[in-house]
Amino acid sequence: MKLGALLEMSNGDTPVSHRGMAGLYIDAEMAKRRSDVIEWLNSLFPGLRMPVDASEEELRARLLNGSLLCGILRRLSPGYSNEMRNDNYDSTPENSSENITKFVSVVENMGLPGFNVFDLEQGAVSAVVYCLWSLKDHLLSDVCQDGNSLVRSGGEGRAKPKVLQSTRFAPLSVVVGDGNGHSPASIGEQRRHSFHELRSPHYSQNTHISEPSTPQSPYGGHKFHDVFQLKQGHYYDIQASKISDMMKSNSLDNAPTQSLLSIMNGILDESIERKNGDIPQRVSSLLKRVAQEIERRIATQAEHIHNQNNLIKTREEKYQSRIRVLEALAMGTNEETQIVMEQLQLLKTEKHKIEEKNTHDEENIGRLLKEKEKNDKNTSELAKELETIKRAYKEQYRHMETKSKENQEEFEQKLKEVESYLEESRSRMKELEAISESKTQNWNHKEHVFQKFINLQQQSVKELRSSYDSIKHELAVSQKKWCEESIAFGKRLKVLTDAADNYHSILAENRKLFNEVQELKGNIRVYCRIRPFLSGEDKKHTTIEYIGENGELLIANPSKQRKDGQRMFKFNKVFGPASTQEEVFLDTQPLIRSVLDGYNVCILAYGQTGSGKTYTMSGPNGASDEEWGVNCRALNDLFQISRNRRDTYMYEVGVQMIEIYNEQVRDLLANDGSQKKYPFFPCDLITPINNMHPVASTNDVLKQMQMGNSNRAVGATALNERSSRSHSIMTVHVRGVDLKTGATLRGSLHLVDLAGSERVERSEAIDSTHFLSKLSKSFIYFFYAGGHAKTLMFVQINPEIGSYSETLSTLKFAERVSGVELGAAKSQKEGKDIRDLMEQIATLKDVITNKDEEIEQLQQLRDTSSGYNGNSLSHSASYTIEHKRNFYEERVQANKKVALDQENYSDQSGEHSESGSQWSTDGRRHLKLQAIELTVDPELVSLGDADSEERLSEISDGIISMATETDASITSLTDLNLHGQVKSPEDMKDEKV
Ligand SMILES: Nc1ncnc2c1ncn2[C@@H]1O[C@H](COP(=O)(O)OP(=O)(O)OP(=O)(O)O)[C@@H](O)[C@H]1O
Repeated sequence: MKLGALLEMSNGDTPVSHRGMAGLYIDAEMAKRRSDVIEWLNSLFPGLRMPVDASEEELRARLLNGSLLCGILRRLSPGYSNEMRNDNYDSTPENSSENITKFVSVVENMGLPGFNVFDLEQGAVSAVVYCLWSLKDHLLSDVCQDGNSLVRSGGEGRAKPKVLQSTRFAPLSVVVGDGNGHSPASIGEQRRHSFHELRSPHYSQNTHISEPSTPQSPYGGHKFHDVFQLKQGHYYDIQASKISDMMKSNSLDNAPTQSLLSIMNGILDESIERKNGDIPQRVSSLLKRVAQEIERRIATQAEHIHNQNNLIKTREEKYQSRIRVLEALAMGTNEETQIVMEQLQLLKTEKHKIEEKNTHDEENIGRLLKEKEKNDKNTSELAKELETIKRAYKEQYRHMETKSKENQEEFEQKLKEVESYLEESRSRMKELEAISESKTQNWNHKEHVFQKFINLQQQSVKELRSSYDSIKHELAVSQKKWCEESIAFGKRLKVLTDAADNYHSILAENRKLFNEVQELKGNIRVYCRIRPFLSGEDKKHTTIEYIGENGELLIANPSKQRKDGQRMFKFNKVFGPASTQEEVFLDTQPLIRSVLDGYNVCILAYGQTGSGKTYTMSGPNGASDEEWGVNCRALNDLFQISRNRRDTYMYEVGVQMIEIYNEQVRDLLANDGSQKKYPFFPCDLITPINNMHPVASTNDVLKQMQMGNSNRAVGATALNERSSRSHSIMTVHVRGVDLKTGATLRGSLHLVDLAGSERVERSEAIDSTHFLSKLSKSFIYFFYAGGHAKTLMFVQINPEIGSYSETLSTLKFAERVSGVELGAAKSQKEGKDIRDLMEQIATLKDVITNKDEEIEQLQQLRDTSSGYNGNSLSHSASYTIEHKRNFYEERVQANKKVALDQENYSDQSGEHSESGSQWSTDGRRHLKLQAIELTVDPELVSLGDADSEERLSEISDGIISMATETDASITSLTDLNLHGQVKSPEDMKDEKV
């Protein structure tokens, strides 16, 4: 009892074995409790047969698998058996701990001390023993109390408190009946309620509260409230259903006890008041129910008080045992001291073990801490490393991601390209397939055609073979025939060759005949052309009265009577205003052929300003083919005929262009721009200018002409004045070589642009003699050339009345020039002779006047150029000089012959010389002119040879003697004229008009 008291003093709730000094007593107490527990277990499980004094370890061994504990729980609640894993005592280790845990949980739910599973497995068994002991004690005392309670509560079951409804405990199987006919189950139920009401901490708390504070159900509360609020005498009136509802609900359970008592009192009072003593069934049920509730509450209160008493008793016992322990300690017996010391020693040993264990644990802890630190360090390093790797991986990931994106884009781009390429390839493939298909078809078709063709060819070959044989035969026949024909052709060819040999002689004959025809037409031809009225001119009045088909022209003087004012002229031809350029050129065309046959041709136009000279010679500005003038047409013909004759003659063509102004000559095509002038002598067509420019076409000639005209303008000091008084001559020289005989022909075409006639007259031609001596000095040059050349003059007429006097004088002059008179041919010849003589007189007078001076000049020239080197002359100059030398040589020889036969001179047709010129019939006159030519030709003189000098003195003598003779002739002619034996042409014309 002392040990138990000690145990209770140390700790009434937890059986701890380490309690210092009181351990010894505790162990004793624990041993007692262990034996009590074993005894209780043996009673619960008869087959267990465990020794009562079994040690803690033996007990641990029996309880360790949890089967016994499981059995206890089944005893507590059969329903719980399903939750327990094993019902055998030999439970498996897998579920033993689970069963133990469940058991502890149930016990603790009962408000009893539990234990840890560790306690049962390795730790102190005393905790387990104490738990079982408490359970046993609790159950045994509960059985006793329940028995009492049940007896007090009567047979009917009570409504269980709500706080216990979730409890799963079942009544112990050892429970006995209550003796009032209640079934064990209902008793068990009641006991269970009772048990929990007494043991549950929740219940313990609730039981101190005798009355519920508030109704737990609004419905129940309401019902109860209604009943409670009833006034006396009304309980009998409450409907049965309402009472039934109220009783079914738990409103009575939650109602305050005072209220229940009030209801009960009210019912009883009402019953008393009614005095009949009969209480309605429903009210009595209510009354009964209220009474039961009150009874239950009283019983609960009683139990609570009983428990309180027990607690107080237990505490009292505790305190008693503590007092006893303290008394025992105070008494201090040796035996107990020794026991205590032993216990203490055991405790020390145990403490030492525990301390060792603690030290060992601490060492382990230190080691573990170090390991932990090390591990932490490793962990941090690893974390860092991991972080670094992570970062690197992230970087790499980003890089890979970027690269992947780029690759993706590139891939997509390439994919697109490939797709487009694929698409293109497909379309291309389709195209190619289509082409291939069409080509295949084409080839098939071609093959078919080719096959057909081969068949045809084979057929043809067969035919050709047969043809070949027949042709071969025909060829043999033809060859024979051809041989025969060749022989015949050879004979004919011989005839043709003979004919060709005669061709040249025929050509020469033809040329001679053609020339004779031209001569018959006259070597000086004068054509008159009347230009049409221009816009703005008075077309109603004209000076032209009549134009005959044979060259007759009748003009009228507007200021005189009809007959008096008229004058008739006769020319080779008169072209009216309507004549075209082509018509005008038609008569000129044959003369061009003469140029190529080796004759000199001179074409010139004469007339007042604005009369159409330029129009006739050159055509208007920007002329079309139809408007081309004589110049262009003549040149075109010249080159055309030369081309036509290329098989028989080879022609070379060159041009010269000179200006005659104020009796001086200037080269208009001088390349060096020199303004050198030479004295002018109207004698022959040979000019003192040696500058020859080769040309090959009309255009070349026109270009040269253009250049000459521009030089003419540039050289002018007073252009208008000069152009009105100067004449320009474009000479086209032609040299033709007969390809067969090698004979040479030389011809020339002079295209002359004369100054306006009226200006010359106004300035110089005051009287006719002076006019002839001055004006015709230039013209003589051209007209005299008529002796050697064929001269063609266009007399241009302006039909306006205002130009009558100009027209008249122009026509008069032209008439004189043409030598065509209306009278007899003889007189024409006489007139011509007189005119020739007068011309000669005029010319020679001038020549003689300047002779001495010129001879003097020539002498000087010869002296200064005696050392002159002829090799330095230009090619063209040497050509000209050589040409002239030959030319003059021939002429001198001819003149010598003429001189010997002076007295018997007659017209000599003369052989066609190399120069192509026809010699004049007047030997003396010719001689004089040759002398002049030699005198004025500085190049010839400059040669300075002895022959030239001899000839020069010879000719000079001749000139002087001829001049004397000419003077004598003039005198005699003048005398003749004065005596009326010979009339001048002027007088003859006037007489006729
Ligand atoms: N036969 C013609 N048909 C039509 N118009 C013409 C004819 N003859 C001359 N004319 C015109 O008359 C004008 C004068 O002619 P042109 O210039 O040829 O005269 P010209 O005698 O050369 O004058 P100048 O002496 O002043 O140079 C020009 O406008 C020219 O076109």
